[in-house]
Amino acid sequence: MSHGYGERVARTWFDRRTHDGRQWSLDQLLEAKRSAAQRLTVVIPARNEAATVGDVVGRIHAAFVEGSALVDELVVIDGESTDDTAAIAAAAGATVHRLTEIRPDLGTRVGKGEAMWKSQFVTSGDIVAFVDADLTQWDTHFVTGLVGPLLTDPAVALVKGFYERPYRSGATYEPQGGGRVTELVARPMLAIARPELTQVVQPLAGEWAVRREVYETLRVPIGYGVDLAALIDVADRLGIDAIAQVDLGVRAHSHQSLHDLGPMSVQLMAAVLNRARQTLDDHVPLRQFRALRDGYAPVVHDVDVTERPPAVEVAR
Ligand SMILES: O=c1ccn([C@@H]2O[C@H](COP(=O)(O)OP(=O)(O)O[C@H]3O[C@H](CO)[C@@H](O)[C@H](O)[C@H]3O)[C@@H](O)[C@H]2O)c(=O)[nH]1
Ligand SMILES: O=C(O)[C@H](O)COP(=O)(O)O
Repeated sequence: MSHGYGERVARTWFDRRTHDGRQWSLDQLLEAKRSAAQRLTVVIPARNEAATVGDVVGRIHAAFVEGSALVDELVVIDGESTDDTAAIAAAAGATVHRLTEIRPDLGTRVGKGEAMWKSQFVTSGDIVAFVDADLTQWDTHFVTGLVGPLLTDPAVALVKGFYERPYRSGATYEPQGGGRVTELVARPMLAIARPELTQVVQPLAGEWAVRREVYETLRVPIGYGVDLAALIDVADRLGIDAIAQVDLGVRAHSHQSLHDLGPMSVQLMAAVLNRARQTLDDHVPLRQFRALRDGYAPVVHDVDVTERPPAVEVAR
């Protein structure tokens, strides 16, 4: 696919499949859920998130398990935490499964993707929404926003959340500085290999939802490549029109150190390269987004990735 074609496809997709995550009321979704006879599962992968998992589980439980019938299963997959994550999540209302106890016959690998893959063996909802456990700034409309397109449009198979991402370092606060791996790895990789997906505003968002019947047919990387892999695989399998994205406002989470983001980056690049099937163009349009008061401004850099031939092959 040439980049010009990918760009056009991406632009058309953005206009058609980008939604405001608050556009669906709870009543609307409950009605859509009833008439489509869909059951909803929320899965929260968590490893050592004692500080935040109680808030994430507790608020989703209060709004959609206790307060309404939107969520049928609220599950935390505890990835071998050494803190009180499991007990806190259970007290807040989640059904907690320890990763090692799910289908032990399949062996256990450590990673976020492993938790999400194994969650399929202990849940049964027709729609599965994933939410990270380390959120510090978020709200329960994350859940309604993610399931909105799936409950109201049968053509949609996967929904990605997007948001502004503040970055906090001690007392210093950077309104839009978060998402270092997104900016330095995910976006460039997509720009090179998958231009049709470059209008996905937050390709690494941990908040996304998918139809079980689709997800269960996909390969799942055991680590952080899980989110990007699902995006690419659904686009390949069903076309990008089966993907929607919803604006969820602002999201903040706990930050990993730069060093910890190295392995994450490797997992992401591996997920893309494992799915690569094209030769590179000389120029790669890299799209970035600046948040404005009333939307987002894309900024496109034309990155030169031309390669020189070996010097011995150059005529002297
Ligand atoms: O072995 C692990 C590692 C992480 N997690 C959980 O997965 C979620 C996200 O992990 P985190 O380490 O906080 O990742 P981030 O630094 O937040 O990474 C961002 O970028 C990743 C790469 O795409 C995405 O997978 C994440 O969802 C996204 O938030 C959290 O609830 C973790 O507790 C596990 O369950 N098991
Ligand atoms: O999504 C990302 O890019 C990584 O998780 C890093 O995010 P951060 O820069 O907000 O810590």
